[in-house]
Amino acid sequence: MKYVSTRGNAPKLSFEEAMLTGLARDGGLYVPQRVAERRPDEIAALPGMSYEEIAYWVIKPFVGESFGDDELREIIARAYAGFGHAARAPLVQLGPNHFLLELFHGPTLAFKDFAMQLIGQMFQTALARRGERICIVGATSGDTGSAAIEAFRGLDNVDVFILFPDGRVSDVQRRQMTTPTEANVHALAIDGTFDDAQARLKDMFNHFEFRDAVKLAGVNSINWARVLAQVVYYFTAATSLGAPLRPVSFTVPTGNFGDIFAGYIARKMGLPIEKLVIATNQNDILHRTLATGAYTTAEVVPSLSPSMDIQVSSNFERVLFDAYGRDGVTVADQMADLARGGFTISQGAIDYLRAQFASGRASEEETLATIREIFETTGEVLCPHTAVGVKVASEHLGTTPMITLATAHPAKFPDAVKQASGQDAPLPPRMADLFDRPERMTHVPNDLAELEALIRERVGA
Ligand SMILES: Cc1ncc(COP(=O)(O)O)c(C=O)c1O
Ligand SMILES: N[C@@H](CCOP(=O)(O)O)C(=O)O
Repeated sequence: MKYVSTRGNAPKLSFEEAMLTGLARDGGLYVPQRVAERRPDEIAALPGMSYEEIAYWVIKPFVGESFGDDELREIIARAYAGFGHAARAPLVQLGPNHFLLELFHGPTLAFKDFAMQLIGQMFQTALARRGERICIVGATSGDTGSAAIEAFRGLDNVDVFILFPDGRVSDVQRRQMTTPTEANVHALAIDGTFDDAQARLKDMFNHFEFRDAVKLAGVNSINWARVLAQVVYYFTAATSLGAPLRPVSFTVPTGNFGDIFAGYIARKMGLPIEKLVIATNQNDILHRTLATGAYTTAEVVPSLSPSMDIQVSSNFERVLFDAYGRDGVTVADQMADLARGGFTISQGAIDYLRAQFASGRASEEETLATIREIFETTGEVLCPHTAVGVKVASEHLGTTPMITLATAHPAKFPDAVKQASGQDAPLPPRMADLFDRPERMTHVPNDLAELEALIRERVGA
């Protein structure tokens, strides 16, 4: 299995090479040359298997020779051993034909743990074999950062630098990043928005002298391995509700487009997904793009669901690559236009995207009203991102079971939960002293040269 860049001008890589490389050297994102399709009878055999067995079944065809069979099984077992629910990703019923897929039982209480715990194990195995040391730099709007720190803290062959937008993540999210004491963890509060942090990260990847000097690696969904790990729970959820005999639909609270892109891959592999619904908050660029055919960035407006406060949605490039018939030159042109404020999608490409995705948005008032209503009618306490999903899903309910991804634990956003429902959202006992732990972070301007200088100094490169 080889991986190709969405901009068509970078070397083809193996799974392990693509995982360790992060952003392609032409600025594009790696995708599999071909998606491994599975037959309905193979999918029909999944119910009753453990999460780990299904993970192996989904992931193995994509890794090729990068990990041996037993090695991959051990990696998967270690990745999910620390999750707080035996099912790893349990389904709960919210209403007639509407289900929540709880993705917040991992160590940092957000869906990011599913992928980050797995790639943490994959990186360790690959780096130990190669005898290499790397420098991970990540950009976060709140959840990727803490999940990455949790997966890589204390390792001797990895430094992990996380850029988060100063003042634009919740207090719990910030403390999850700033309270770990390990010397290899570096929390950097950057001026600006998540888009600025992600742009500087991509600038670092595109600055080859720096990239090679520090041995830069990425664990954002830039990294295909992150997306792949997220494909698994689409299979576990759908098959436990009757797939492949009965199709299902998914609604996905969306920002950087990684999670919903994993659903798109699951469908390409053969999972019968009727609707894949993009749910956005007031930063609704993806919803507007599907409606108008123009991807035009606007100012990021802080919301109750801060992890989705994104305008430049990185993985949209991956689906655009398919929408343009895998024409990397056109994708590269459109991405150059994006840097100038936006681009118009061709008629053929937008038709493709509209056939693949539906979309909707939830305002701030609707997010609060959904948290309140769901608490009052079911007793479930939703995080604000999940509430965006539930609100948008409610506009797409039909005879097909709808599964909304519950992407974070409400305890990460206690203020929004309290405001909406009057309820407290306590942290689990293992994190109960989070607000007593000392914080450690460095404030940095939104400036590439300063960021690179700081990272070089800390890693001695
Ligand atoms: C809680 C939560 N929900 C939803 C999202 C959006 O996911 P994605 O960026 O994969 O679209 C994020 C950020 O990734 C998140 O942290
Ligand atoms: N919402 C994310 C943004 C980064 O997304 P990623 O999936 O590309 O890592 C976050 O919480 O940081």
